[in-house]
Amino acid sequence: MALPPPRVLLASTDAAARADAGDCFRLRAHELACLPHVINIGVQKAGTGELQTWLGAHPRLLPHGGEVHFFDTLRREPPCGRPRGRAALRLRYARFLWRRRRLTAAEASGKLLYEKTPAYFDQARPEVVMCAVPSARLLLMLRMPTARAVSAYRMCQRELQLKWCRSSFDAALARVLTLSGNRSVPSLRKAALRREPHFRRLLMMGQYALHLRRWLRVVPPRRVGVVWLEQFKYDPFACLAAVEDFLGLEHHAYREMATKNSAGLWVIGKSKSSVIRPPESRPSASSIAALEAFYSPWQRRLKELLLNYNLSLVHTPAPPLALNT
Ligand SMILES: Nc1ncnc2c1ncn2[C@@H]1O[C@H](COP(=O)(O)OS(=O)(=O)O)[C@@H](OP(=O)(O)O)[C@H]1O
Repeated sequence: MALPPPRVLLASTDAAARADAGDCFRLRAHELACLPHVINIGVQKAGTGELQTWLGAHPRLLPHGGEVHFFDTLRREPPCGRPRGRAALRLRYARFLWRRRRLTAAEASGKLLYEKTPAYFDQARPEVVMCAVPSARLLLMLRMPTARAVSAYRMCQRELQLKWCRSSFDAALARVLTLSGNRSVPSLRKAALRREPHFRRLLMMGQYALHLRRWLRVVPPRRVGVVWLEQFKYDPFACLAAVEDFLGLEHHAYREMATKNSAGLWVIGKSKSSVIRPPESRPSASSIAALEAFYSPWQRRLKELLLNYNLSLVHTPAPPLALNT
């Protein structure tokens, strides 16, 4: 089914107070700034960049490109209880999204507008996102939390080279994770974590159920769709078809344009995953086991949420929720 042309509203408080996902504001003669229909809210290192590349090849989808970081960097809570507050937030968001490249009516017409910021999952306030775009659909890409944590730490070491990720993953983990008393599940050392806020965030991001619950308090579950990187790796075509169904898009001929790169991964055009990286040190088996034990209660809770709210877009292969402990 073709999307109707977007509603083009005046960039005024009255109009913006009525705006919703997919609506556009007229800024100058032919320039528009639009609110997205879809937001990919996370998570980091779960393939959101790759998914955006694939979706960007769909003729009916217009990705913003890059990462937007609007909701995770808002300094003050917008006054969403009031129409003026809602209007101001919507105008600000649309302008911020398209600040480098304004849209024309022809570009936006018939397109599903898409933005992705994986930091939203744990850093944005769902109430504020829903205040800006009440009927938006949210895509969530997950990855086994231990693999995600290791990948995020490696990216910090390789690309960002920040102070907080200088030590080995094993050493960093040993500083903050403890097996105390007669507990079988390791817990986080609060005092150590206070000194390591970045590593704390990296670890807590994998407590997916904790964050997902916050979103489900304000977003109707039918508007949330979850896909896993492990499923994407196994069969990107099935994942894309499931995402297209969720977004109401017709199936695009991805098989005709995808190629396999030297790492054996299906890609569209250039992919970061095609860059050959030097071998990286692996965390020890005991660190992996400790992390898996740490995440296992959260994976159990996540499994319940996914089932109870029917959030999984892909069922074959099943979401990788196996509990090792
Ligand atoms: N085509 C394809 N197929 C399967 N898997 C792929 C593909 N492209 C990227 N990847 C994997 O995605 C991981 C990076 O995820 P993100 O794009 O979300 O990373 S980022 O947060 O934007 O940096 C990254 O994980 P790591 O290798 O652990 O870094 C990639 O292996």
